[in-house]
Amino acid sequence: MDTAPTPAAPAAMTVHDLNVGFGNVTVIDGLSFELRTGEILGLIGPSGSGKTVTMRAMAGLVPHRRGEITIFGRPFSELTIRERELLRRDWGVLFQQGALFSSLSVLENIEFPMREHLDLSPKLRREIAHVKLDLVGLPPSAAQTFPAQLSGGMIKRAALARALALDPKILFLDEPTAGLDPIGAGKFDELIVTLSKTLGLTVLMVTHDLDSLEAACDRIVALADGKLLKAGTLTQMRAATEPWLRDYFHGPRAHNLEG
Ligand SMILES: Nc1ncnc2c1ncn2[C@@H]1O[C@H](COP(=O)(O)OP(=O)(O)OP(=O)(O)O)[C@@H](O)[C@H]1O
Repeated sequence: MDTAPTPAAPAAMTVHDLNVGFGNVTVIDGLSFELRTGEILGLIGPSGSGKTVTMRAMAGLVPHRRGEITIFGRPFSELTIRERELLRRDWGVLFQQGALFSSLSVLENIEFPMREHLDLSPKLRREIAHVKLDLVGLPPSAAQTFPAQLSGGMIKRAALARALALDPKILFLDEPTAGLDPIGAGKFDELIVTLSKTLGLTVLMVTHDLDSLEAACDRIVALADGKLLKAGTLTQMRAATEPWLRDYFHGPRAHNLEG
């Protein structure tokens, strides 16, 4: 989209000198960037460069060894356990395969975070879940179906409805259009943009999808080997001279963006 919010948009989250590893393997090392309030930020990079790990660290799902992550100006490290629990309601995560519970209906899946975090009557919980179902463009008839009965696109929407269950301020999306046909992917991008605008959501989207970058993302952060390669608008990234970015944005699969 290349209509980045003004540079003055305050950071919803910042990542500073981040280091994440598993055992004796370091995946992220010295990574810094910011996620600005209200923007849709695309996180790109080669396979294995650490995009998902970065997203999971920002969502508090994997610990970091060094560096600092802040949310709305507050460092994670200074939060009490209770504050961290409360803050977890401020973000929703859409995992790569949707990660819906297969034994629960779509409606029960959407209700699940509310059960965990909120003290609501079953009736109210169900009503809110129906609203979320509608919000992501699923018909009421989808409520009582089970994940195995849904198409890939419907699973993504149901998982998105669950990610929105607690009215988060920040949405983490891990390859949201992977596995969707181009029309379904385009519609999903549109949905993300609409939701971001209407609900004032800040979005971090891990993606390999060039069309999503153009259709949905205000800015892009590129990783390489667990470090920041470059951050900027689509125009800036397309003009970049780093070999991986040149191949990515001007290779044979980039025809839709050329011209
Ligand atoms: N829980 C874990 N334990 C050990 N290694 C892990 C773990 N999670 C991720 N890794 C490793 O971290 C590296 C980065 O993985 P990550 O999934 O973040 O890459 P990615 O950039 O998202 O890749 P892709 O585009 O293929 O999804 C990989 O080498 C992966 O094997």
